[in-house]
Amino acid sequence: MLRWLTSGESHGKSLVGILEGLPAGVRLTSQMVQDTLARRRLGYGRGARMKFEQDQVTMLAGVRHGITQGGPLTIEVGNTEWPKWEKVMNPDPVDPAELEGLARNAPLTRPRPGHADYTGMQKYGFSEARPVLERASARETATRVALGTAAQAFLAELGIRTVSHTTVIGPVEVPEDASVPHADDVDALDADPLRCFDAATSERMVAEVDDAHKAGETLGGVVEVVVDGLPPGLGSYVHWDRRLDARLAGALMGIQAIKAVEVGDGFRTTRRRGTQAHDEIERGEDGTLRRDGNKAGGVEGGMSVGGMLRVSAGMKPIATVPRALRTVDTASGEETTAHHQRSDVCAVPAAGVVAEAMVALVIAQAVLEKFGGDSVAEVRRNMESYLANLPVVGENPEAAGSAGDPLQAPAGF
Ligand SMILES: Cc1cc2nc3c(=O)[nH]c(=O)nc-3n(C[C@H](O)[C@H](O)[C@H](O)COP(=O)(O)O)c2cc1C
Ligand SMILES: C=C(O[C@@H]1CC(C(=O)O)=C[C@@H](OP(=O)(O)O)[C@H]1O)C(=O)O
Repeated sequence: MLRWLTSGESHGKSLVGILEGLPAGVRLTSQMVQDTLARRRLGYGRGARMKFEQDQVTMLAGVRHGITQGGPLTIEVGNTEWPKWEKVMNPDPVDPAELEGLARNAPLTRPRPGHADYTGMQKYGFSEARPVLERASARETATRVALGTAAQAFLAELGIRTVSHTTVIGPVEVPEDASVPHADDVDALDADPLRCFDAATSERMVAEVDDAHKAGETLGGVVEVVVDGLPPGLGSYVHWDRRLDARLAGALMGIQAIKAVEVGDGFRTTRRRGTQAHDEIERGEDGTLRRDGNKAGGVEGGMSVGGMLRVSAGMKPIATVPRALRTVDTASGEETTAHHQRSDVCAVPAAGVVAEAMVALVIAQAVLEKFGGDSVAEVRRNMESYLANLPVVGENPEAAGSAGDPLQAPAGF
């Protein structure tokens, strides 16, 4: 079972991620993790913090000479800004005199609507929001991206590749018939200011971010994650918590500010009639069965159909709005506006990189469940054997309708 945990605060010394259950033999280096983390900092509309703060990657365990060893992978993402926060965020008690007058230590008693501040204070019994926002902050997603790099490297060994792109920023969206990018397009996507695959739409998105920035506003949007090279049958229809779509939705909803998840054409499909809603099954030239489209997003009955998977995540506008929202000061009880120092205007492109990581982790988990194996070679062997023994269409038509022998590979479709 592949499982993962993250730890750390937004302005803490470092964040740590642990990935347990990754097979031995995955090629993974600190540079690969550093490169993916750099991708998470990209994107038009991110705040100043993304420029002056750096992620310092240290692989603490689980990898030797660039190859995973099968033990828990532990990655530390150090924060170069730590010296400025060392007193405010020190794990050990600090002499109150040293904290006196420090602006960074001022109690945050004007909770932001749309952020975790106020409910977090109620829930954990804090008199101000600092301890809440330190852990609620999406800075934590750096660890998910670090662990996701390992999951992506594992999947790449099996020919499964993941990429994400931005499809909506505020009211601007890519046309319905725009082409869908694949993993080979990642450099072009990362070079685009919004990580949008459609150049004309990207220009309109940039203008929208500029406009929002000028107006003291923030923006949300939608990212789509595309996975290529999947075998059929990851996940299962037999139980709700084994459904691949449910697991992907949970993982994507677990990203800060994600408020909607769509598998394939999702909501668009709900408005179609049945004959227009599904991917029909047809026989390819080589005799294998294939779908005539990908409206379902590559998941049916909670299982990967095989080939491409598409899943989208919708992000709400950033809660720390420069034109601050109404709130109540929890110290004085007076009506006021929410605290705001700086913030991203739009972090949708970064959320795409995080979504890619979460999807890769879930898919890697499903691959290991289906095929097992302690080394990449063993997982690959198991997967190849499964693929080579898939029932052959039309080879034994009289078997159709029979329950079959569960201990034998079924002979017919
Ligand atoms: C990549 C990324 C960057 C974010 N940057 C900010 C930000 O600068 N300011 C902010 O208020 N929220 C930001 N958020 C969203 C908050 O973390 C999130 O709204 C908050 O934790 C409350 O959780 P919820 O929106 O899921 O309810 C960001 C989210 C992501 C994924
Ligand atoms: C630090 C990151 O994102 C932060 C996520 C975040 C939030 O509230 O989620 C708020 C901002 O931080 P601050 O309020 O300190 O300016 C973002 O910069 C990061 O992604 O590495």
